[in-house]
Amino acid sequence: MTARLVLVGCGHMGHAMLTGWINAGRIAANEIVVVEPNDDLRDRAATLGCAVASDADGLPADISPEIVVIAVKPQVIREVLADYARFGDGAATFVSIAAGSSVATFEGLLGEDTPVIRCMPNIPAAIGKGMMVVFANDRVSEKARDFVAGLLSASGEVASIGDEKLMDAVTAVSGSGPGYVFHFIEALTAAARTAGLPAETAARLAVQTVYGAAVMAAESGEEPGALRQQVTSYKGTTAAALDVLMGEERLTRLLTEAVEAARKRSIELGS
Ligand SMILES: NC(=O)C1=CN([C@@H]2O[C@H](COP(=O)(O)OP(=O)(O)OC[C@H]3O[C@@H](n4cnc5c(N)ncnc54)[C@H](OP(=O)(O)O)[C@@H]3O)[C@@H](O)[C@H]2O)C=CC1
Ligand SMILES: O=C(O)[C@@H]1CCC=N1
Repeated sequence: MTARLVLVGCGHMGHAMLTGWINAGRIAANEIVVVEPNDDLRDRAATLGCAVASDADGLPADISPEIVVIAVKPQVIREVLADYARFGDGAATFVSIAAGSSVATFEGLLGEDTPVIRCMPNIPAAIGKGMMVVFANDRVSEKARDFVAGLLSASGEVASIGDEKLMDAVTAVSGSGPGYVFHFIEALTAAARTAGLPAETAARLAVQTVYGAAVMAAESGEEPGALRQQVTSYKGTTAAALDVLMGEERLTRLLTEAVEAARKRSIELGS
């Protein structure tokens, strides 16, 4: 089978997306070559049925992929791209999921005729519930765009954005966001323990509450504020707690500060 796609980096996010593509049947495993230096992670990709290599030198000499997905840390992008320059200037479409790294960085290192799709996914992609936001340069063909859109939609929802500068905000909200929600679950679990619940019950109540509320917010068609009001009885328990969270817009201000810190870090990573 001809290799259509090279995945460079198969850590947390690369593997999450890879499994989504294969499980949804959007591409056959034997059409993918995974380049990953870590032995265990490379073996994990091989178990899915992909061809694997530990570095770019291990790729077949005659390989001509349609898509090269870059899923390494932003800190190593420049040195990694040097190894894939032969696929630049239009030979393949590059898809980057790296935080901060701009399309211009790719064009600068691979040639300005290189089709580049910048994508910010998030980790629920591993279970098909991700949020993927894309920005593409005008070199990307309709065929490549459709192929990539098909791959990404296997991992969850896909949205596109017209202003690349907003990718830093996207990264700070949906890219990093699952980390904030996981921490919220940890914090609610800790609070439940303090309130006297046994550890297992505390953890179960926290996860199921976030899960149920998130599904309801996504599927009920009602605004989160309206749903909040349905929970909040007049002078009841929820009102007492929300006075703490919403008084002086405490939680909103905290999240605004957190998102801004992530956005600034995304800009730093890209410079
Ligand atoms: N984790 C997440 O939730 C999200 C991550 N991202 C982005 O995804 C990218 C990857 O992040 P994440 O998966 O968390 O990181 P990981 O460290 O888990 O995965 C990156 C993998 O790339 C490997 N690698 C390093 N150099 C090379 C190379 N030259 N060729 C091939 N593979 C190489 C690393 O190996 P080694 O460790 O041995 O160096 C590592 O296994 C980042 O750019 C990040 O910004 C975007 C959205 C969400
Ligand atoms: O923490 C990070 O930098 C990456 C990008 C978004 C989520 N994880």
